[in-house]
Amino acid sequence: APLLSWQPDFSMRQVLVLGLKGAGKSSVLHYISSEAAKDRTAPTQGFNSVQVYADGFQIDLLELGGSQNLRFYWNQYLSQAHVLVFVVDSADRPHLPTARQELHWLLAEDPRLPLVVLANKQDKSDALSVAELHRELALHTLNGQREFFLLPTSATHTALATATSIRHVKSLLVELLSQL
Ligand SMILES: Nc1nc2c(ncn2[C@@H]2O[C@H](COP(=O)(O)OP(=O)(O)OP(=O)(O)O)[C@@H](O)[C@H]2O)c(=O)[nH]1
Ligand SMILES: [Mg+2]
Repeated sequence: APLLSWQPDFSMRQVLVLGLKGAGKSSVLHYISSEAAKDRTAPTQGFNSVQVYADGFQIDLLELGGSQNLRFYWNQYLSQAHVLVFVVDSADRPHLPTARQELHWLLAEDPRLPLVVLANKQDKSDALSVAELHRELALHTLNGQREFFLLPTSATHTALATATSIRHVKSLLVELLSQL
């Protein structure tokens, strides 16, 4: 029999991590994959991927950089994704309309892809609440076919021990992906 060099890996789960530049995608991924301290992240050129293992399967988290020239390519990665994580800087009011526009552009491409919106930077004093972000991002317009979660997060070292900890994000992803 011919040797097959390609085998589908059914134990692999893909999470696509998008959001405007500076929203905190790399920081969130860093804390999901290792709980060690990290003081700085550089803007992502192209993409950044991390792998975590949970409950017998591998989760591959793929971040695409959020600068305008890279956003053009975002939708090409949707078809491989099992979950879309969209990270928002909750304190960056001027860019919320752009974040809303980009998010809804992605959602229009795939009406069923489960969505996890992270209301990040909740540690900032001027951060919008989850309820305010729900409104600003027009999340009430989502259709009922899609599993949807909106979580407050803070991807800082000190926040790791608090209720807004991104640890909850990992548990949620494991739960969502284990249903597949
Ligand atoms: N205060 C605060 N700062 C954060 C938080 N998350 C990220 N940051 C900071 O925000 C800046 C941008 O974070 P990144 O994780 O690089 O953002 P990104 O979304 O990956 O950005 P690009 O790769 O350029 O698209 C960094 O200085 C982070 O330290 C947070 O929850 N709270
Ligand atoms: Mg990044």
